[in-house]
Amino acid sequence: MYASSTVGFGLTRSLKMSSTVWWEGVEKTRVLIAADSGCGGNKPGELLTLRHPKSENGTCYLFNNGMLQEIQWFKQSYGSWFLGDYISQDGSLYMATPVDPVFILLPVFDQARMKKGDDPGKFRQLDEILFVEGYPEYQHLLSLAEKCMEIVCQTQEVGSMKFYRLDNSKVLAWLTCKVRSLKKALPALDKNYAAQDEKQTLVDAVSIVGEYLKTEPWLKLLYDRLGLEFVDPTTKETNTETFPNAIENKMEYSNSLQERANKKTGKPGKQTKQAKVETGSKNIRDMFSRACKKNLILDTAMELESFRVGLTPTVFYIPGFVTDQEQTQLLDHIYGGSGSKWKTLKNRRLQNWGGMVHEKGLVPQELPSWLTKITAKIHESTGLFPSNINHVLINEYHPDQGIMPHQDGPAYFPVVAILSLGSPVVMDFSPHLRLRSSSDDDISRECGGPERDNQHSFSVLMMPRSLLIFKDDAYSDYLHGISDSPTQCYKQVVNETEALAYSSGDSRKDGDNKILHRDQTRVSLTCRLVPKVHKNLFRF
Ligand SMILES: O=C(O)CCC(=O)C(=O)O
Ligand SMILES: [Fe+2]
Repeated sequence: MYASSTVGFGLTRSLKMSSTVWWEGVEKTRVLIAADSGCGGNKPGELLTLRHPKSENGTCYLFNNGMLQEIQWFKQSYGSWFLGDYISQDGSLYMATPVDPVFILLPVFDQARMKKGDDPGKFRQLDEILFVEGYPEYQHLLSLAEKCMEIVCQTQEVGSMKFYRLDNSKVLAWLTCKVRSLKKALPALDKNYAAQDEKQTLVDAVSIVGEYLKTEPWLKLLYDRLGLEFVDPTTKETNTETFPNAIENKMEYSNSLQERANKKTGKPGKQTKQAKVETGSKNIRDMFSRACKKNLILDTAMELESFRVGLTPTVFYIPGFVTDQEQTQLLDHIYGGSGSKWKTLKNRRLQNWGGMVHEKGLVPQELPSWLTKITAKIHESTGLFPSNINHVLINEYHPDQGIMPHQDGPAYFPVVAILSLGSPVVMDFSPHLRLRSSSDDDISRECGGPERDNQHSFSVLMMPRSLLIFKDDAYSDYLHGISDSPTQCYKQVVNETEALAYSSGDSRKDGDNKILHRDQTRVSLTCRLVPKVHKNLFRF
């Protein structure tokens, strides 16, 4: 019972929904605009009633070809639809937009682990987790949950059975990535965001993500993680000056379809004024207006805080630090010259920019503008360097090349920022010899030997376009290196969630086995500051 017609953009389908699924007591045709999922023919998918992740109210979602979509509701005061030779009295417009299923499944997984206090809770099987009383349609999401929940869960396999348990630190890392990518996207979506300062955009991004999160524990933990002061948005009035309200706009809207709530409370299933009052996610305009309140505090240091990874307190990993376009431009410059800049070493090629580094300081050479553009961005956005970065080493590694475990020299200020381009790679950190027990005087590790102090060693997965920063303890007390193997295991890396959440489409990762296949060249830019500069060396 579906009629379809195309209007303006995407694919419009008018859905005839039976009373049991949609609106009690009435059979109505409604118009829904949904992305054409490509391979589903004219099948519009299923409408599932699931609990809204924030309000917990029964909310209608469209599940189509493995994609979960939330539904926005727009209603003009007067209007109907002409659909072929049929008139639909209800002039509402429903619009389905993809929603990350992790948001929707988060409360279900949270509840299923039956966590008490500090106890991390129980590992459970998926079908058990997705058994939610009163909401049988969660079972439709079995295969989807299997695909996406590993990002926020610990998993255990016993024979052919797989068990899942939500992991708070993974959830927070994933949420931080969501906030970061939204913060990046907002200025391109709306010129108001482009005009405001970065801190405010971050606050706005958290607020929007917060529309899909329960305040306790997730939203509060997220604010905490980002170093923001939590302010309950529901206690503040909506800023209706920035964005016109529903009446001014002659449009009413909601994305929370309340048939379940109405059924439960015995309210008539009609589009009464009350039924339009949403309880779930707010419409996008409302979200934005609420997000615009300027009552949260942030500074660069606190922002950087949210990128901390692992237990060593001085390692930061920022995914997507440069865009695809910036990556291409940088590679064009690196490979664009005559080629004479490259110095071939035993296990890699190297370009040295900024001058010669000696034990006593730098004999400087001006950095080209394409490099100062990126070093200035690192300097300004991290706030970790006391003055401009003045030295950059560019390393090129083929898949079977690496760099031996080493410590960076004493001439540098003890902060390193490494921008990765091209192939992903795993960097290993192991404690410096002097930190290990006195009987342990094996120096093989300095020469790339296989021995590893597993208790304190850690690794970082460096995805293309990411920035890795390490400083202080991680700079002075650890050796860092990259093995020369074309396959690397990333099981033990401290930033798996951050790295993978940002690049889920990367084909070179071998999902379950956690093996990285390095099948491309990697280029890195090691950006540092040499504080002592011999300015007058060549002046007479
Ligand atoms: O290529 C990398 O990621 C590391 C380079 C490095 O450690 C160095 O240049 O000192
Ligand atoms: Fe290094």
